[in-house]
Amino acid sequence: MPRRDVGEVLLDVQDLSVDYLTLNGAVRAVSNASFTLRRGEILGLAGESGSGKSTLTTALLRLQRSPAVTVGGTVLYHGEDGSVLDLVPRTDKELRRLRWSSLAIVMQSAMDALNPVKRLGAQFVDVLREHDPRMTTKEALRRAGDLLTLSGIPRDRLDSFPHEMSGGMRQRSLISLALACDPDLVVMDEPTTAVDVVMQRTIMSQVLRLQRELGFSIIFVTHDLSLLLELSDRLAIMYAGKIVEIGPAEELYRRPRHPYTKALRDSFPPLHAPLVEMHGIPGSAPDLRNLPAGCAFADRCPEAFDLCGTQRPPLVAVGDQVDAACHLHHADREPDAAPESVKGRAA
Ligand SMILES: Nc1ncnc2c1ncn2[C@@H]1O[C@H](COP(=O)(O)OP(=O)(O)OP(=O)(O)O)[C@@H](O)[C@H]1O
Repeated sequence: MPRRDVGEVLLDVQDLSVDYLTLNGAVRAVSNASFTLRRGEILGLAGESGSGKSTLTTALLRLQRSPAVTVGGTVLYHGEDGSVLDLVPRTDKELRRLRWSSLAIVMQSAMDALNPVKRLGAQFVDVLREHDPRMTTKEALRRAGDLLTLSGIPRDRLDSFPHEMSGGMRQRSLISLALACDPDLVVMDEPTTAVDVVMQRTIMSQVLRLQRELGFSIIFVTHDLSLLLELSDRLAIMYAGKIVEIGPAEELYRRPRHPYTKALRDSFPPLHAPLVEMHGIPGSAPDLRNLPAGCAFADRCPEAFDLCGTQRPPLVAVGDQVDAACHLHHADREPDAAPESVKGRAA
C-alpha cells in the first residue's frame, strides 16, 4: 500500500457545484464538493456510475463541456512559487498555459485519444514544444524516449503509429504523454477500463513507479474500491453528486463510517484475499432531479433511521482525518432517534 511523504497543499477545492443545464431544468451533478490535495498525494475517487466522479474531475481542470456549468465554489491551485490561483474564473487562454505543464488528464477513452495519423514521437514533440517553444525537436524526442522507457515502453516506439501498438502500450504511452511537461497534478479517470486485468496491474504499478520518480499528485477515478485501496493515500467516496466520506484509504476500507462506503467496499473482491461471495448494493441511486429531502442514500441504507429521511447530513469530521456525511456519526444526534442496531455507535 502506498504511503508517500506528501508536501504542501496543491489544490484546495471548496464548495464546488456543477450543473448540467438540460431542457428539463438544471441537474446538480456535483454538489458542494470540498477537499484538499497535497503535492505528491494520490487521492482516489470512488462511487457508482453516475455519482459525479467525471463531472467533478473535469470541472476541477475546467475541461467540462456544455451543458455542464460550474455554478459555485473555488478551485485554488497553489503554485510552487507560492502563488494561489482560483481556476474557476480563469479564461481559456489562461488555462491553456496551465494545462499539460501544471494540470494533465488521462480520460476514460484514453486509448482513442492519441492522434491515429501521427507517429508517437511527433505527438510528444507537439505537446512539449507548444509549452516550451525553445525546446528543439531532438531534445523533445529525448525527453519523450526517457518517459516511454520509464513506462516500460522501448524508446524505438517513438517511430510507431498508435495502430501499430497494443491497447496496453497505447494506454501507457498516453500516460507518458500526460507527464511530458512535468505536471503537478494528473487526473486519471478510469484509465485502465479498456484493458484486461493483467495489463491493468502492469499499468498501475508503472504509474506508481512514475509517481515516485516524478512526484506529481494524482486524482484517480474508478468505481473499483479495491484497486483504489492499492493505490491511494486518501479516498473520497461520492454518492448522488456529493462526497459522502473522505479520509486515509486504509482507514476508510478497514473502518468505513458511511454505510455507503461499507456497501461499496463489500461489493468488490479484495485484491489480496481469498475470494468470498460478493454482494451488490441493493436498490439504485436516486434521480438527481428529484433528490429526497434527507440523506440521498437513506432508502438503500440498512442503518437508516427517522432523521435520515428528513435531514441531509453535512460532511463533518468523524475521526482522525476522516469526514463523513452520515447522521450515525453526528455528535449532536439524538441517541434515541437511532434504531436499536445502531445505538451506541455514534461518535
Ligand atoms: N450531458 C448530460 N446532461 C445531463 N445530465 C448529465 C449529463 N452528463 C452527466 N449527467 C448527469 O450527471 C451525473 C454524473 O455523471 P458523471 O459522468 O459525472 O458520473 P460518474 O460517477 O463519472 O459515472 P461513470 O462512473 O459512469 O463515469 C449523472 O448521473 C447524470 O445524471
